[in-house]
Amino acid sequence: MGLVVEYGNYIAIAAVLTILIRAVSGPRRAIRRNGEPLRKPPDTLPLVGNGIKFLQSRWDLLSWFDKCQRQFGYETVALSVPTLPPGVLIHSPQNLDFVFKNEGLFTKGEFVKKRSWDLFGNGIINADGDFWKLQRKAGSAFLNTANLRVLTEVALPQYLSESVEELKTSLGGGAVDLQHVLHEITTKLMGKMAYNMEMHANDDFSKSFDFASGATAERFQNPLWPITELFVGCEFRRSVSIVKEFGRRIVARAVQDRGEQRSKDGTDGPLAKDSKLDQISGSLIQSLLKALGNEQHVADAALTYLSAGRDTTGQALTWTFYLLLQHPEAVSKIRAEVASLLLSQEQRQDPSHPPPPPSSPPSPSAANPTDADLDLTLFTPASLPYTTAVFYESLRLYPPIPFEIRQCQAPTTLPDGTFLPKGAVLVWCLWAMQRSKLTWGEDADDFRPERFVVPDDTDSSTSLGNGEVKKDGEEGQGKGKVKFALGKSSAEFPVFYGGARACLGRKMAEAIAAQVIPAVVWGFELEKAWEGPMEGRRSQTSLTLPMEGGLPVRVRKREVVS
Ligand code: HEM
Repeated sequence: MGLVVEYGNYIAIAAVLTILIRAVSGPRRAIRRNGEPLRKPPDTLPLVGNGIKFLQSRWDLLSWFDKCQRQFGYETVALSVPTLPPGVLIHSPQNLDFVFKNEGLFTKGEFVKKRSWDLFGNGIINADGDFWKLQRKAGSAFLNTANLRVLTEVALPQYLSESVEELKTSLGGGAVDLQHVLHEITTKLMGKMAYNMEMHANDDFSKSFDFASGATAERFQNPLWPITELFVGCEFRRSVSIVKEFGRRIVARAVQDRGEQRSKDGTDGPLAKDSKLDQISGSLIQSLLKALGNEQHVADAALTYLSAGRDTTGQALTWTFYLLLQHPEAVSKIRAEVASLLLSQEQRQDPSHPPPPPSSPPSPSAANPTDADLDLTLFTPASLPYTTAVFYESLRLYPPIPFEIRQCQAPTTLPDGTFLPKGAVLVWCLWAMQRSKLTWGEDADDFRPERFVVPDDTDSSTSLGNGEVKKDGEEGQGKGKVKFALGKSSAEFPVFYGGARACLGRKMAEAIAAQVIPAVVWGFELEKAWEGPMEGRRSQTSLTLPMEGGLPVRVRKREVVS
């Protein structure tokens, strides 16, 4: 992208193309609010509009979106990029709610599909209408309660323990890329559960997918991508072909599994296998095969699910640990919450063990981090509300899908009175909206997980956290049981999208976070292992939010608290 920016002649070409396209397409009904043109964002230029902004790195683009949000509040502003349909940048939850409730009106449209077609084809992210419904149904079957139980009770503890063992081998040694470790967990999980394939974060497919994702994301910022790719698209085309080949292998494997099953008992049901995990392995691809039939469509769908589930979750956890490196007080609270949970578990197993007085610290035995047989299945979003709040606060500040684009399928008027002609492009930036002081208050820029917990008056035995909560404006003064409370609508906090197309994997992501965060925080001390300031990490251009250069940390064994 940096190279592209230097090519001023692109801008000239873009300007000429704009004029030509306008001349060819004739007058259009303009975007208006109450008859007036919309205000323009900062740094809008004549002719090229916001085109140059979009040519910057995506990290800089996110900052620019944030600047717009700070300047305009909830106001909708005009976006213009040469060669592209007219557009708006929306900020208000009311407008976004309207979009979520009218998903047939605001679709990905040609604008998005054209750019992501090579990578995702007919996959769920690109699909509309009946084809989308079929894929969604197959995905819902895969993410059902029974499969999620196998995830939390069998698959995740197994893969997480493997990664914890790997971290132990690096104790006291050189830097470890924590992003890679986390990516490995989500890759193995999705590979096995969804496709019955053994997959790893550093295999050829994964690397090619990362590259193709970055190049696809650049298409959304560079209006001249079809020309640029003629010259520099070789690596992209090579990556896409590796990805597609892998998609075909996933499908071939699924067809083979199905054949084996049929010859065994004449059904398409799950193979009779020993472990719970084996029984559900490949259930996504089998559901897709049944629902879609066409093997190319199944391959597209499978690859899209992989990106949706694996990358988002691995990256969300990476940013969570990045924030925890900066907030040792949150680390202490997570440990206290885990200690409290383990202690209560001890008491449940041995009722003769007297409960400690309410304000006393957790017992040494429960707080012993060397405990090798830590039961990871105890760690759930319900049993660890503060930890879950930490995850959500990280998702707020670092949303794995940082902005969204939709295209208007018919002329319409948004709740704030903005008129949009057919074909208009609608953009919202989660990165910016989730930092809005209007929605989140004056401390919107601060990392404060406490915003997602409230006192738990129900005295439920499953809600055992003892994180400190704000009571009557006294931060950290009140101690007691808390429960997780999102407290925001999907339009205010759109990290998992909203309406009919809301994320299908939210529960899966929460369940993974509720085990991975405490397992790492409980057993290890992490410290930054990169040059430069603590706050210096940024994201590379991608469809999601990978950390550029990974998250290098040094790992030490956690000291025993007594
Ligand atoms: C922290 C983790 C995650 C975040 C932040 C997240 C966020 C999102 C967002 C914003 C969308 C809308 C994307 C769009 O259409 O442009 C989405 C859709 C989707 N997500 Fe997630 N997701 C996460 C994890 C997962 C997981 C673990 C899965 C499971 C495989 C999953 C499956 C899906 C699917 C299938 C869709 C498409 C839904 C549809 O179009 O009907 N996601 N997700």
